[in-house]
Amino acid sequence: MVSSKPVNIAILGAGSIGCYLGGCLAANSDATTTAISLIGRPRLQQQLQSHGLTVTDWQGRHSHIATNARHAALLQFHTTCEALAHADYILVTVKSGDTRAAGQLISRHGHTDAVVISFQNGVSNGDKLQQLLPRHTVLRGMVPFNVFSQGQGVFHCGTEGNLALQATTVEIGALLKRFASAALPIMQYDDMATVQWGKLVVNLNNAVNALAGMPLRDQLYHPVYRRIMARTIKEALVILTKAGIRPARSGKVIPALLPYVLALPTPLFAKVASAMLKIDADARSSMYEDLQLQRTTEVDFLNGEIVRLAKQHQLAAPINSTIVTLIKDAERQRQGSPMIGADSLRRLLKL
Ligand SMILES: NC(=O)C1=CN([C@@H]2O[C@H](COP(=O)(O)OP(=O)(O)OC[C@H]3O[C@@H](n4cnc5c(N)ncnc54)[C@H](OP(=O)(O)O)[C@@H]3O)[C@@H](O)[C@H]2O)C=CC1
Ligand SMILES: CC(C)(CO)C(=O)C(=O)O
Repeated sequence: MVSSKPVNIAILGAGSIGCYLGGCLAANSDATTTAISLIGRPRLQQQLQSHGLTVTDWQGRHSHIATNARHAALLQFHTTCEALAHADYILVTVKSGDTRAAGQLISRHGHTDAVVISFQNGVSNGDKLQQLLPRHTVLRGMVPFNVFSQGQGVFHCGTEGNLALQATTVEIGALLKRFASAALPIMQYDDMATVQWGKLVVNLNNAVNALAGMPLRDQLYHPVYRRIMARTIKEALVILTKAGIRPARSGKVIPALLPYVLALPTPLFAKVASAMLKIDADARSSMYEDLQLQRTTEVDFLNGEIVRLAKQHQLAAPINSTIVTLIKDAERQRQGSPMIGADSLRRLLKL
């Protein structure tokens, strides 16, 4: 990489996470050092052309990047993938169901020197990308925080946490520096798989939140939804233990303790939770957003992963399995969140 040339970062899948990361990087860089290509759909392109890109967070971050000709060298939005050819780093931020297509596009357009980073939920996307891209360095990443698209080009990060990335001997200093300058520090982990399993355990609640159809904080402070979340996670932890997988903490949330924390009475839970995780009043899970936008969710890659692992080990996962079925029903109905009340959901899950 020639140091006088701007570092070229392509973000494949410009949605909530992609636009947020791209916006934070662009707001803290300039065109002499950095070129960012957001690759996404015409719907988002139109939004950004009309309103620019605004990134905000729970700590008061508020940056606006105009997407006009003056900023074109720093940040561009593309609806096709030719820009991948110039990328030094390709951040993959599509939903898990689109990973195969994303890998094929990188294979067709991307340079093999480009370092590919999966910033996706689930535990299988990195492997899938590496299989499709045998000549590339593919690194597994993890995004701990929630980003919600608020419309008019505004992307809001509503919870805390540091990005995680598989440790590597490949030179990625230029990328780490830009993320650090954008107040998005990246922690590197030798055993990224256990970090991803830890995040998957937390993400088991995405489906509960999408079925409930309410902000994450309201759902967490509701004792019955919290009990449902605790039982869903507990079932998964038993299966992970039998499979020899120890989900790691990445930040203040310790996966193995979650069922106990969630089982606390609400006033005590509120105290522990506020020390553990800062969360905005209006943050919602990405799966809720998928149902609202009538898209296929990632349930197969989250709760479905637990069901698959249970089968492999001749175990049962009735709670996670029913959750998968309920989400698939909601996907088919295409009417957004089914907004299942806490007691009804408890009965449906036979809890
Ligand atoms: N949102 C969140 O708070 C968090 C999300 N994550 C994870 O990050 C990943 C991304 O999630 P999120 O940002 O919410 O997802 P989004 O759906 O908001 O963004 C992905 C975007 O990529 C587009 N896309 C898909 N394939 C292509 C392609 N081939 N070319 C161009 N654009 C494409 C999608 O379009 P289309 O509309 O057609 O699908 C969509 O607009 C997921 O794995 C998610 O689980 C992790 C932590 C938090
Ligand atoms: C909400 C959060 C941060 C954790 O469940 C998430 O990962 C998502 O919405 O996909």
